[in-house]
Parts: sequence; C-alpha cells; structure tokens
Amino acid sequence: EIYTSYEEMRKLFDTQHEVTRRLDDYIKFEEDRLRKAKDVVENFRSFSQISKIDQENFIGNPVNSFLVLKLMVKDIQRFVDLLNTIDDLKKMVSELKERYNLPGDEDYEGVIKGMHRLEDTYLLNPSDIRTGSLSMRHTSRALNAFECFELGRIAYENKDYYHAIRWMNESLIQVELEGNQPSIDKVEILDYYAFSTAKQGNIKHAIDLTKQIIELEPDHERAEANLKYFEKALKDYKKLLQGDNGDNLDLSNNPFVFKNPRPEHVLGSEREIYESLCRGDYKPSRKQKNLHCRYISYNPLLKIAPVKEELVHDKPKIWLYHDVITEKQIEIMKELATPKLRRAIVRSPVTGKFETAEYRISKSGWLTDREHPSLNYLTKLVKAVTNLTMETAEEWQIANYGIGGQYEPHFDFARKTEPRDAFSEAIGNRIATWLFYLETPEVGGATVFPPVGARVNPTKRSAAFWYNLHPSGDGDYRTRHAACPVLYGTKWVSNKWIHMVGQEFVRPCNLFREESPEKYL
Ligand SMILES: O=C(O)CCC(=O)C(=O)O
Ligand SMILES: [Fe+2]
Repeated sequence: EIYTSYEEMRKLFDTQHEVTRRLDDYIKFEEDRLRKAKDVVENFRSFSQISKIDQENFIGNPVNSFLVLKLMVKDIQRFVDLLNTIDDLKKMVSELKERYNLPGDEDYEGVIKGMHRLEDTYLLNPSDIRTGSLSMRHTSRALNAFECFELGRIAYENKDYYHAIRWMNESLIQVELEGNQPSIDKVEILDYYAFSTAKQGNIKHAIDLTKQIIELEPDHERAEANLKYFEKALKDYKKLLQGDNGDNLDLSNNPFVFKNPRPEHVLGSEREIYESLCRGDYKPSRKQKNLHCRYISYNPLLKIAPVKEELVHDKPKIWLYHDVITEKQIEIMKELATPKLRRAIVRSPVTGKFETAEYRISKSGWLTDREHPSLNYLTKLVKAVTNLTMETAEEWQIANYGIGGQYEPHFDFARKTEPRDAFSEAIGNRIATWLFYLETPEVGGATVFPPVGARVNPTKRSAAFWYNLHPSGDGDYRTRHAACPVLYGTKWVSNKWIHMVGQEFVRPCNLFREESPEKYL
C-alpha cells in the first residue's frame, strides 16, 4: 500500500495543490466556451428580433434567407461543438491521472482500511474522528455524513460488518445534523446499516432501521421484503425460546440484544496482544531479569565513542543501542532512499500550452554500502557492536511508514516449511536483525514482540538488535515481531539483516558474545 508511506503522502498533498490549479484552469476553459455558446444564442435572439420588425421585406431579401439557414445549420452545429466537451474533460482527467500517477480505488480503500486499523489498535472513537476532535495538535475538519458513510461502505464491501456498523451509525447521526441539504440520502445509510446489523445478528435493530426506510420511502425496492424476512427470523427465535428449557439456546446470539463483535478479535489472540502492546498497556506476566544499561567499548572502533547499550528484554534478548547514528547519517540514508525529482517541459494535449511537469525517478528502498561512505561506516559499526561478520550481504533496507503504516507480525528468518529459495544458499538464513530508527513517530509505530510481550519504543538515532536464530541455527519463534501502525507523525527505519554464512569463522564464544541465547534454552 503506497499511501501508508509518509513520503508518498507528502507528495500527494503537493499533487493535490497542483491538481486544484489544473481543475481551475479547466473551468476557465469551459467558461470561455460557454461564453462563446452564449454569443451564438445572442445572435439567434437579435436576428429574430430584427426579422420581426418588418417581416415581409426581411424575408424577401435573399441575404436574409442565407443568414437564417446559416444560423439554423452552421450555428447550431457550432453550439453543439462548443458544449460537447465531455471528450476534452475525459482527456484532461486521464492526462492528470497519468502525469501525477494519481491514486485509484485500491488506494482509497487502502487508506480507509488503514483508518479502521488505527481505530482498533488505539481504541479510537469514530465520533471523535467525525467531529474532528481526535487530536488537539494535528487538526482535521469534521467529516460530513457522506464521508462517514464511505468509511462504512468500504468496510461493508469487504464484509467487515463491525466497522460498517460503527460508521453507518456515525453517518446517521451526522445526516440528522445536516438538515434539509444532506451530503447523502438518509435512506441509503439506513439500507447499508440495516443489512450490516442483521449480519451481526441484531435482527431487532435491523427491523427498526428497515421501518425507518419504509417511512421515508414507502415503495423502496427491498425494504418490505427484508422486513418480512427479519420479522420471520425474530418469530422463529421466539418460538425457539418457548419450546426450549434454555439448554440449547445460544444466548450470545440473541437477536434482541445489540452486539457488534470484532470478527478476528479473540481474547488472548496474537492480534489482541499485538494491539495492546502497541498501545503500551500490555503487562507481561513474567518479571524481567537483569535488564541493564551500560557502555560498551570492546572494539577499537567503539573505544573512541563507547556505545550506550540497553537490554530491553531478557528472553529472548533484545538490545537497544542509543545515539548510534548521527543526524547527518540519517539525512544521507533518507536522501539515498527517496526517489529523485526530474523536471520536463511537456505540451498539454488539451490546452496545447507548454507546462513544466515533475516526474519522480523511483529508486527501491534497498541500498548497498557502495552507495555512500556513511553506509559503509554504519556497517562497520554494526560489526563492531555485534561481533558478527557481514561479508555476504551489505544491503540496507529503508522503510518509511505513514499514517496507519504497519508491518504485521512476522519472523525475520525463513522457516523450514518455506520454499528452499526463501534465502539463497549463498548467504544463509537471517541470524540477526539490526534496526536503526531514523525518526521518532509522534504516536504509535513501536516495534513489538507478541509472543513474549516485548516492546521497543522507536527513538531517532537508536537501533534495536536481536538474534532470530538459536545457536543451532533453528529459528527462535519468540522473535516474532511487528511494527505497530503510526497514529501521528512519521516513522523511518533502516534495517540490516545479518545472515548465517560467514559467521562460522567468527570465534564461537564471540558468535553470540557473552550473552549467548543458548544459556536460556
Ligand atoms: O519497523 C519496525 O519496527 C520493524 C520492521 C521489521 O520488522 C522488518 O523490517 O523486518
Ligand atoms: Fe522484521
């Protein structure tokens, strides 16, 4: 999803500015044509007025006969041509889409799903989003009923009735406030709302909503049939109640009691732990031991500037190194990873005018040490701190997360069940992960480890480090981790996956330093 990247989003805001200008230009172009079309009508009017003054003599003049035919044939054609602008409009829009690589329906859907994830993860209230009172610092305007409806409709289209209900409800509240100029037809909201609530088992609620539809639109095409269907379902349930001693009845499915469960949200599930870790309100049951902070300087490179090491989790060990990358090095990394801008002068197929267009030459988020001396230096630093070799792969992967941007729980190592080529034989499995934080997200964006309840707060200039494999080479399943969605601000990270091959030449006691995870197995 492109639009979870802050950088892409920033570009889109710039583009939106530009698109506004283009649409404005197009309106001027249309106004000009409309003015010409009005002139045609003016000609018609003045000709008919003159012809009425002395009709007989007027008609007898062959020039006037020519003129009336010219009006009726040529000028009418001109009138049609002037107003038949749909092709130009389509051309203008498709040119805009192409030139600026404008987002499409999938992107729109992606952003909405991102908002739903934020709601879930950070327990946001849809009504705070609707009224624009989510944040004091990052202001947004209130949403209208149509916008709330859209947030629900996309959920509905994806059979996510949980979010559909939440947003149709907001839309309904909002549409009442909009009086007699609503941004969407109330019946349409009720239609989606009734279906979604019925899907969640709220038959009584669905009946109430459907009755409202019938009241507003007595000949609505589906409402009557739906109402009958719901009423029958309710009657069946009542019958079941009477004939039952209570043993067989699933009361959690009572159609009279409103409920809106989140489908995938099972108590104690990874999802639940992940989300509560992201919020920072997860309490691991086990006490952490020997968590420490210290300066390390066991390598000549580190002698000059000892590194502040913090052990943030003990089993498995997760370290956080503070102030290990400079602002300058961060700027270089971001710069290297950001697509370059190119300018070109092109002619608009619609207006025929020459204009400057900007293109971005995209560059993947993968960088190698050869691209800049700073990257090479940072690789040396990682080697010095971890005592691991890095002959085989010197790639840095740089990622930029924007609003809702996240990385679902995953392992950094390849599992035995995965295809053999998950990691090339030449470099081996990913023994360890080094993760630089290049930006502090304002809210959200933590790195969390659901199996062990660990959480690392991303702080600019620091780096997290952990082993993904046991000394045996088997994957350590406790290292399953995720990047929490960013609620406010932006998150930049740069990671280096350290591979197996090459490590056998490192002294075994050095391989896992003095804190070999072996001790804890
Ligand atoms: O961004 C993060 O916090 C984690 C990133 C990550 O897990 C990865 O890139 O493998
Ligand atoms: Fe990862």
